[in-house]
Amino acid sequence: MRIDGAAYRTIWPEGDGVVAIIDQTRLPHDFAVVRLTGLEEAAHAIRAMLVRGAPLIGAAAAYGVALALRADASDRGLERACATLLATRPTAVNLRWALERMRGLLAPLPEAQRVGAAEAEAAAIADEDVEINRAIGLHGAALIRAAAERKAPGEPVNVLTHCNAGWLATVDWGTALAPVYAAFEQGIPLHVWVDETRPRNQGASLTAWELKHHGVPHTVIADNVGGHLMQHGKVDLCIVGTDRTTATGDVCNKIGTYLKALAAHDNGVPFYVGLPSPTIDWTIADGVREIPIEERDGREVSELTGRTADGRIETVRVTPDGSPVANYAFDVTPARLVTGLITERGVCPATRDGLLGLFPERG
Ligand SMILES: CSC[C@H]1O[C@H](OP(=O)(O)O)[C@H](O)[C@@H]1O
Repeated sequence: MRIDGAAYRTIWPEGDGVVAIIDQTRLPHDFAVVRLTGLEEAAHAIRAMLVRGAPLIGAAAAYGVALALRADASDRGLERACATLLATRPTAVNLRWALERMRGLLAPLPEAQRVGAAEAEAAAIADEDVEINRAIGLHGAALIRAAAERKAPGEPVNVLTHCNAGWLATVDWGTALAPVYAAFEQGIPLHVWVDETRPRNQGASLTAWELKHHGVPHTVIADNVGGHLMQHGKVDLCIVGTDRTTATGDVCNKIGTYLKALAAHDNGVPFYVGLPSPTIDWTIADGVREIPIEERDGREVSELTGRTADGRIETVRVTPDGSPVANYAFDVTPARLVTGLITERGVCPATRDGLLGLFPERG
């Protein structure tokens, strides 16, 4: 996507064992590029959420393997790289998918061929992500267009989204926001309600930043406002991302997504999920019971970081000293609350048959 007129992806190779990323922990106040040169730096970037979002985590892990093999292309080096990167975050299935794809390609190769093959495969994963998301955008834009046709001419379609499933969560285009960008480019009047998404504020810090730079009308709201807006007819559809969707259509996404889905269901608001196929976990059926939910450092809840009036970046504590804090990073929305899954192959019901109809090779 474009930042001040310049085209960017979230991650890109610079050659000679350097991979560049946008440091998302510095947004929205500072735009900083960090250069990764080895396994530990790549693992830290994922673990500390300099890069985040299921598809981007997968791409970053793939590039992390390539960087690791420059230092040690042995079987042991490959296994250590995959184990180190897999351990960074437990929920987004793209991480496991990307590492299994890299290991499957590289393990049979002679050591001398592994670095070049790894760099090429990581680039292929990144390029594929862009095309998958572009397709999700076009399929999802049709849903926004249909919503527009049910409204008075020129009246904007109000889309509610949670967390950041925009181009910053992927290599480019995004998943939940790809339909928004595609519809916006098609001239469909729209507006986005942006859930701030406590505690990491990916909505307030990242989604709002993306939409502002792209010129998409939007309003940042507290996480608890969405139900009220739906009760008053101010939300035409919800589109969210996912970190892992089961073979039966249960959707794991940022904490709070389930509560939005409940409000949408109660108010008859369509609830869609932008779902690239690498985010489907075909091995599980019951998301609530089988998807590992990441628990992160409680300081993400007890502290807030922002810019002071005189431009300094400060962190302050918002809970009493000594109060225990729980920080569950994801929840699971049962398929029964999901109107449809927007994949790169089209939109389908959140059911096993719906997914197999688009991905028959998985039957
Ligand atoms: C397109 S995946 C976006 C997905 O990832 C986010 O989680 P995190 O920022 O912790 O990596 C969130 O669940 C988004 O919906």
